[in-house]
Amino acid sequence: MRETWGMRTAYCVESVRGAERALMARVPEGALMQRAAAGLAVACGQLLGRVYGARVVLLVGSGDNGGDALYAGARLARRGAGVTAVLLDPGRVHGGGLAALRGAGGRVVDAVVGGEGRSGAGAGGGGDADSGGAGSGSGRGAGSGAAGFGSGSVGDVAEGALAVVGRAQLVVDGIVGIGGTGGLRPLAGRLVRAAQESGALIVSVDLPSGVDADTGQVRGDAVRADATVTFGAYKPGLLIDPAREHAGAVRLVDIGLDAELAAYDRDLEALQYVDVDRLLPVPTAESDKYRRGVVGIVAGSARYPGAAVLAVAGALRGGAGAVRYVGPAADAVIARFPEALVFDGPPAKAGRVQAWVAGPGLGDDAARLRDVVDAEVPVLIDADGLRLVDHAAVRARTAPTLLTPHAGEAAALLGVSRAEVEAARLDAVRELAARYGATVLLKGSTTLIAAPGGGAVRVNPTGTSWLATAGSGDVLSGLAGSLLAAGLGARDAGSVAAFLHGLAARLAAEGAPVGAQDVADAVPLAWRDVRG
Ligand SMILES: NC(=O)C1=CN([C@@H]2O[C@H](COP(=O)(O)OP(=O)(O)OC[C@H]3O[C@@H](n4cnc5c(N)ncnc54)[C@H](OP(=O)(O)O)[C@@H]3O)[C@@H](O)[C@H]2O)[C@@H](O)CC1
Ligand SMILES: [K+]
Repeated sequence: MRETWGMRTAYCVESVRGAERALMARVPEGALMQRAAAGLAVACGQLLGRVYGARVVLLVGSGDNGGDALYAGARLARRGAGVTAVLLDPGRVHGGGLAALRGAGGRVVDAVVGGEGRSGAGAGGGGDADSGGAGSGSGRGAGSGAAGFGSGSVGDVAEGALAVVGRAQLVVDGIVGIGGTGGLRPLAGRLVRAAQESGALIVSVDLPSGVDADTGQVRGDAVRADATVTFGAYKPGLLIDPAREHAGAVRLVDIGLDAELAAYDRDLEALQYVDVDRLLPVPTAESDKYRRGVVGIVAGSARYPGAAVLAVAGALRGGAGAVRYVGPAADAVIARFPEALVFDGPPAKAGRVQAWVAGPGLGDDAARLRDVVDAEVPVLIDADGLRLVDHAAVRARTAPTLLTPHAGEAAALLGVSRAEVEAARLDAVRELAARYGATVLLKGSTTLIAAPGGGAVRVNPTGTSWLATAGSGDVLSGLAGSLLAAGLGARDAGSVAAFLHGLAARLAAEGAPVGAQDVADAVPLAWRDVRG
């Protein structure tokens, strides 16, 4: 299915570069960079409100990312902004961009000591800089800036550069884009810290410098932007934490890459309202409760009866026609939800279901879990179920399986630390799906859903920190199980459930803390919001 659903998609750097090469062959040289710079300048103007007289500083690295910043800076300078480019690597700056900025009256300073004099701009005066030619590095001691940047020595950051950054209203981060590896290097780090401390608005070009475009990992210092203007396509790092948090508000500028990108596999996709609307199961005139699906819930224990109640609460809002609870917390479930069917025996004897959910608050009831894993209907396994489950039995299943670990549970399944999972969520969810032959929903600040056969990983756009509340995962598993029973595939059931769950939490919270029960109660509100 192509982009027809308003689905937000992200492509890895290799695909973006491939599409870019194909497009470049068809358009005049430099056209793509001009499109990028034009979109960037518009976004900067909107953030500033008033461009004329605004103090704008460009942090310019050695590649085309810096080129984008310079051309956008030239556009802002022509609209009356006072624009100063701080060159991190004066010997390797984008020549055309630098010439354009100078031609528009922009100023230039070098980021390292010794560069200020050469650039002739200093930090103070309003005059144009003229250091004698774009990217020539003329008359400099063997490009000490480049050496300083590349080698990681920072002792000699120019005070003038720090001073202009300190006085900026808007800092444009053109340090590095999709050509980057690792965190910010020390010189860039110093300047970015100064920008961060100055209180200026920070706009990142294409990506916040220092984050990993393909994985969302942040391996050192990275820019924290108020906004990121990205070109041609979202990159996975813009949608996945921890990198996503660095990006601020993300704006996509169309540079005409879509037709070329169609030849590439998407790496990520984020369902939007319209996508979820089309996936929600709706009863038809012929639907009775059995046709709408029965979801079985194996959850709760003497110690954790509440998990059963919350999973059932989620399941009742997920579109299944009936919820069958199997376990020792039947009294608690019935007291809260008289409409639930209850049974305190083995799941295999509980009657027909179209999907099972097993695990929330289950304690050590491995026998019931085994029954569920052996069933030939879709099965969702969560919480204690993930701890108890026989891995080989999961891999041997032929009906769809949906595993819903949080980072800690994912770490245990993978045999790595929780911190490793949190730092590299995309790798972790893909690896789990491949290893267990199951669809995996990795919960967290950016919930990800990966299918076992590979393909685009789904990222949930509605997540909210209000969901970090005890029992909210139980509600999610009931909700997703209910959608499975209603006939959705595992990837769709997981992504629709995550979408509704996050939206429900936002609607329930409205800025105040909420409990898991409130989230479950707000699922119908979320459902109506999507439908409306
Ligand atoms: N694709 C498209 O369609 C379009 C792309 N466009 C733009 O081009 C950008 C890509 O440009 P690019 O290829 O020149 O790479 P870019 O990101 O500027 O990095 C260059 C240099 O940075 C360095 N470096 C590496 N890591 C670093 C670090 N951690 N910290 C500091 N420096 C680091 C490294 O140099 P090194 O010192 O390692 O030799 C590397 O050579 C893209 O993001 C977008 O903005 C648009 O104009 C139009 C359409
Ligand atoms: K950048």
